[in-house]
Amino acid sequence: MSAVTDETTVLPAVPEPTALATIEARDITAWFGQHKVLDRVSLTMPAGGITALIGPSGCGKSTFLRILNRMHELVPSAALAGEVLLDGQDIYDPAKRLIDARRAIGMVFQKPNPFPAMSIRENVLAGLRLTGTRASQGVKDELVESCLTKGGLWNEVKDRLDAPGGGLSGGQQQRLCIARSLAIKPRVLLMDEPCSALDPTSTRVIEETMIDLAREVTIVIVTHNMQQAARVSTQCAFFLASQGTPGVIVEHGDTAAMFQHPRDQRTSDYVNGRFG
Ligand SMILES: Nc1ncnc2c1ncn2[C@@H]1O[C@H](COP(=O)(O)OP(=O)(O)OP(=O)(O)O)[C@@H](O)[C@H]1O
Repeated sequence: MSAVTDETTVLPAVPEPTALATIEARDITAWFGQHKVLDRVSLTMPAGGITALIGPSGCGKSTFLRILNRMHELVPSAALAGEVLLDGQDIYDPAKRLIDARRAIGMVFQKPNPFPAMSIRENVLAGLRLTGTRASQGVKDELVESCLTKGGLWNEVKDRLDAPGGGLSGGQQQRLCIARSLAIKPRVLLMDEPCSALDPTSTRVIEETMIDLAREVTIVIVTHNMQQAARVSTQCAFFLASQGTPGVIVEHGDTAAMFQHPRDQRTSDYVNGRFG
């Protein structure tokens, strides 16, 4: 049964299964002021896959990721050309609401950013309030458990859901952030170097979580860690911005093929650690 409220969005007790979504960037060019940082970048990130964006610092990976859920436009000097299609629908269509794009396409950042004074439970549910979603207590309880389970954190926190999120370890905080993202049922989860602030054990737990999550949400991850890209991703895109030129994708495709038989010498040099 659904909670009856005066809000437009009401969360049902039994979540409907959402179909996996493909996200496609077409001819994306991006600027900060006069500085063009991406030039006609196109990439299809298939439903149910984990796409890793790799490449040296400054080549536009994070900018590209932020374009995928309309965060680029938060920077006052930022401009953009091209299209981002979520299952064929342009998320930049002026008729579409920004909140719908952010809701469908969640983001986990490099540094875990739970609300430190809020409880673990409140952290998971925080996105509901932001998106105007109301739910009964029973639905919220189910949601907290299912999101923390999917985030790989339930067993560690189930007995202290009312403890502050800021009291968790860094790796646990990042998994709490993943659980928080999942609570609004995104169709795509963007992850910007989600393990770079974490130790190897926490990194491994998050990688396992990502692989499990890919069954229900399409994942795009920026990573500098080539072993991580090789371990978790199904496809890779190698970005490069050579000598002041805007970032482009040099090569993309199946991860195993990119690592074992790269077509471009620059990809080979990068994935084998010869630069970057
Ligand atoms: N808010 C901003 N204002 C101005 N320029 C920016 C801004 N954010 C990024 N840039 C510039 O855009 C270019 C691409 O940066 P971006 O952070 O997307 O690269 P990246 O490949 O993700 O780098 P890294 O791997 O170091 O995170 C860089 O030249 C950077 O200086």
